Amino acid sequence: MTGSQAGLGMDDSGLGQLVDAFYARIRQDEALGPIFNDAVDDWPEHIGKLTDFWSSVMLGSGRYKGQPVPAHRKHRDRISPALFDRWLALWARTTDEMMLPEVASALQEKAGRIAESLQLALFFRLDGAVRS
Ligand code: HEM
Repeated sequence: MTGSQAGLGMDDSGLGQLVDAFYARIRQDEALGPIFNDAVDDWPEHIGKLTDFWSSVMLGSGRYKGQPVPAHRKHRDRISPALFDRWLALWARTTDEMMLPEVASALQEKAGRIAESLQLALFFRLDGAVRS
C-alpha cells in the first residue's frame, strides 16, 4: 500500500465505509445512477439497509431481513445483464481501492454469486430465453 487506503477489514466499520463510498459512486454513475436516484428517497435508510445486508452476508450478523428479489423485480424493465456487469465492475474497483486484498476478493466473489442468482430470478425463463 502506497498511501492509498486499501486497508479496511471485514468488520462492521469497514463494511459501512465501503457501502457509503460504493453508493456515492453508484449515484454518480451515468447508467446506474438514475435507476437508484428514482427508486430511493431516503438514502441514509438505504445505506443502512445495505450495510446490514453485507454484515449479514459476510459476518452472519442476521441484521438484514429484506427480500432482494422482489426489490429488484420492481425495476426489471430498467435493469439488464449489462448493467449487472457494470455494477460488479464498480464494486470490484471500490473494494480493491478500499479493502484489504483478501477482503476485497471475498466481497467480489460473494457479489458475483448474488448477482448471478438475482439475474436468474429476474431474467431466466423456462423456455430458455434470456432477456437482454
Ligand atoms: C444492475 C445491478 C443492480 C441494480 C440496477 C440494482 C438496483 C437496486 C435498486 C433500485 C434498489 C432499491 C429497490 C427499491 O427500494 O425500490 C436495490 C435494492 C437492493 N439491492 Fe440492488 N441493484 C443491482 C444489483 C445488486 C446486487 C449485485 C446486489 C447484491 C450483491 C444488490 C443488493 C441489493 C439489496 C440487498 C437491496 C435492498 C433490498 C430491500 O429492499 O430489502 N443489488 N437495488
